Amino acid sequence: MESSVPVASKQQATLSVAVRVRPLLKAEGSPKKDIVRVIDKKIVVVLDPDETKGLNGTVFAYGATGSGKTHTMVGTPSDPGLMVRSLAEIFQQREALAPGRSAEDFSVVCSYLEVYNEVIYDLLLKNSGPLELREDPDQGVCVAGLKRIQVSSPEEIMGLLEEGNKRRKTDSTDANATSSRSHAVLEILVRRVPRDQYRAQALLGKLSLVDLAGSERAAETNNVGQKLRDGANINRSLLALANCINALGKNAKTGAAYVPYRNSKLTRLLKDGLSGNSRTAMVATVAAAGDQYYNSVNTLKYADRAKEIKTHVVPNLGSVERHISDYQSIIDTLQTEVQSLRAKLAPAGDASSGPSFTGSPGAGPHGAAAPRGPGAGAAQSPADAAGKGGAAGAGAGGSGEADTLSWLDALATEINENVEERINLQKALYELEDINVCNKYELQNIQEMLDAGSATDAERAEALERRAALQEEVSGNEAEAQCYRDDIAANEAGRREIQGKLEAAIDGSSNANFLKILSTFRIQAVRLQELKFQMAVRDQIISEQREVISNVWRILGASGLTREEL
Ligand SMILES: Nc1ncnc2c1ncn2[C@@H]1O[C@H](COP(=O)(O)OP(=O)(O)OP(=O)(O)O)[C@@H](O)[C@H]1O
Repeated sequence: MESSVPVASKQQATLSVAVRVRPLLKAEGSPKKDIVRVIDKKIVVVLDPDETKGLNGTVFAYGATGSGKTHTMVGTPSDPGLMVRSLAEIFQQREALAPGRSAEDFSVVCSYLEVYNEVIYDLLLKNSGPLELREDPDQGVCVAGLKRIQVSSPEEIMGLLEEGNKRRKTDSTDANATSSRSHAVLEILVRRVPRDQYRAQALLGKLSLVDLAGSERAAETNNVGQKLRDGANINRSLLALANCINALGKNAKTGAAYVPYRNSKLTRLLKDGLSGNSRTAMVATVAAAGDQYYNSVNTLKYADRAKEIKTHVVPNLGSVERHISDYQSIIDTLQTEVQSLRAKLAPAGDASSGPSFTGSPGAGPHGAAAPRGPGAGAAQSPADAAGKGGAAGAGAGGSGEADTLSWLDALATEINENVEERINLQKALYELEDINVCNKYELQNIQEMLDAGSATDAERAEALERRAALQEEVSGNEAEAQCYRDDIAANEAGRREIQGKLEAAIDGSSNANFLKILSTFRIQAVRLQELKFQMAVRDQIISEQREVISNVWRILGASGLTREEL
């Protein structure tokens, strides 16, 4: 039917759409959780209430001895500090976000450590020995063997803190009657599994609360002996922290300073909090007393520099996790297929209903147990055991299907062992290479100092001694690194062999599809693990390259050439 309105006179009009956001009502719970934001009166953003956690946070108190750091971070039972208040807030949020959820779905776990004279001790243990600091591709910097306690109330943590603080090294100095001689770090890990999500997508939040030891000038404290040595160590790690703050402050402005995290345990522990994936706050404490003039001004100067530092906060459920959840869903689908195939194979007595292999899993051609481990000792495939290709269709029936499954299980174990071994070898290699990058950087600095010719005889002698020790360490590390490289090559050869056996078994089988599905399932699971590792290594390499590049710029910059000439 023709329109009665001439086409030329038709007008197009878009629908006007308005959004009105109703504010929260009283009945909508306390604390209220407003998840809708209106930006520039144009954009409406609805925040996902399940993705508001999963970040890292660091709070550290920085200031001279006696200025109030412990008071701020730890406090007293009648006037609790940030450590207890933060936990109280976490438990309050837990009730608001996930009322009535089990500890498995929402857990709060704490650890409490101290760094004293460059050694880490567990404050939650009665007689803690020294603990080792490690860099884990998944978790970042972590302390091996540190006790972690699941807590369910702020009162519980106050008890733990009191207990831990009694173990903490304190002493009376002229500047403070109970001066902390160690740096204390309370780490709170919050893990939440969002509803209706894969468990792999748990949100992980980490809050590190740090009570630093007080910086002091020897002249002010009148310390001698052990106290003086403690003071020197405290000052050394605080100096390392101050140097990192300086370099990071410069980096934010010019992007060209080397950040010496490795110079102390404290800075290695705080690395993420200072520049990595963390929302960070520094509480600068200053005393009002007139004789603290120098200290107060100094603290405020560092606070001013720290303002420039930029961190890069991303939720701990990042892109790696997204990839991982994709793999997780592939694995889940494959698992369902595997289960339905297993169910079809269940009446194993019927020789005509399933794959027909002879030979038993893990047994050699003559029935002897095959040696374990990747490479020559790889699980004997059912096809191999009967002579390649001869197995297919030549069923002895009965246990054939079970043999196939057991053989695949044995092979899967070998693949996992092989991957795990390679990951460990590569981790060890990266660590050694990383240490040597730092050693070489230090050697370069020593050489520059020696070449400058301005050092005193004593300084020169000390530098020469350090240079010799570093050179020895560098060549020892290089030899060890070569051993790791050889082991990695052997591991890769073993992996190729396992892969070859798997492919040969699939080719020689009348049930190629069944085997393919099973092996794909195994391989996807292994890829998931490898992907995690590769992403962690990539991040590590990027950050190391950044350090190297900024070093190069610094050294070239010192040559006096302009940026264009460089
Ligand atoms: N804001 C404050 N209000 C009242 N008293 C405070 C405050 N801050 C600190 N104090 C008191 O000052 C004294 C020194 O404080 P605190 O022990 O916290 O200092 P600190 O910076 O941790 O020292 P150190 O580095 O030597 O361990 C304590 O007696 C503490 O109770």
